Amino acid sequence: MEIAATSTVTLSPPQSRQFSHTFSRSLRSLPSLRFNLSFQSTSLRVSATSSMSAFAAEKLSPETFLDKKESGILHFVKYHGLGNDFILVDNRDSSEPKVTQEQAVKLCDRNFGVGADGVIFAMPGTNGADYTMRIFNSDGSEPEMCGNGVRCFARFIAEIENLQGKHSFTMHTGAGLIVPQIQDDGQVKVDMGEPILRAEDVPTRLVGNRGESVVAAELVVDGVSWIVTCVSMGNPHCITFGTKDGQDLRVDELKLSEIGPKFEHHEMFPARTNTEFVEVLSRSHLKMRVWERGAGATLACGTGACALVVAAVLEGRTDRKCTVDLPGGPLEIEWKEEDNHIYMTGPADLVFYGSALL
Ligand SMILES: N[C@@H](CCC[C@H](N)C(=O)O)C(=O)O
Repeated sequence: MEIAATSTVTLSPPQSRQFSHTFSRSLRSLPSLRFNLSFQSTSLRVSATSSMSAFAAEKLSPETFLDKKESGILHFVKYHGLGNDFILVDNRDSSEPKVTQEQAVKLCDRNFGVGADGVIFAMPGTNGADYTMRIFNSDGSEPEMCGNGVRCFARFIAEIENLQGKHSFTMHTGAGLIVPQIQDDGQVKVDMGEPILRAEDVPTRLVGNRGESVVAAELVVDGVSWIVTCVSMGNPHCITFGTKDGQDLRVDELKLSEIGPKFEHHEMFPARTNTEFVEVLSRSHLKMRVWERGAGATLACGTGACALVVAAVLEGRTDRKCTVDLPGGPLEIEWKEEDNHIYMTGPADLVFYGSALL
């Protein structure tokens, strides 16, 4: 391993922890994935007196590392939306993702890779949209949609297209057309479209109990009867406020890593599912923890926050406009009666620029 670095980096917690974690990981030799990081992040207030590069290469000098450029180096930018973090790839010149699903798994690994909940590709627009977004989860599977990812995508486009101020564009996703708008304060407001409630389309094998929708229905998981509502935001969500015995959830007490996978792989969900465990704080304030399909426990899930407000309204628990507290911070969600669309507003932040030799 060879390191060429002369730099001064000033960070304040908690970003400093994340930075040093990522940087120290970058120094390790990796069997089939090596990366070089050059940091220039205003959101982290990194000040470098000279450029920094770390070569995590077994026998490569900086020159040979750079020679490898031709054989496949990936430049990326890491973003996060409330701690739900993604590797963003500029894929505007091709409709084929520059990273395979297997490579995405390695890149997302928090010990042997860059570390992320997913890899997102900014691709040429299709169906009349300005851009297309595709995403691979950290397990390599490809979901239809990602709410926090859309906000990160919008900020990434603004960065690489050098857009300033308020901007709106259209994105084609597996969930159809999505419209993010960057606000003057840097937050991103996203028209997430309409929720899908028909059981078969979510998809769930649970039988519709309110028309064709599954609302406050019983689902037995590991011998316990949970009350669930099923909503798709393009991707499937199972939302629960508690068990049949009437006990409301206290999400902080939940053993998420034990129960989460049992929902994800339940036979009632043929495409697996994301699951949101929700506590109602008031008619306009909810608190949730999420177990994501293909990514496990994450700090935030945008589509999940939208889906749980729909579930809360359908179950008569809240009004249509709510603040949702996620482990990584709050999102503002509104399910508008006029157009049946859901609007999500929240932050997206640049973490660092990096390069990976695939
Ligand atoms: N974190 C995302 C959802 C990402 C996709 C999800 N894991 C799935 O497989 O459906 C969000 O913010 O919506």
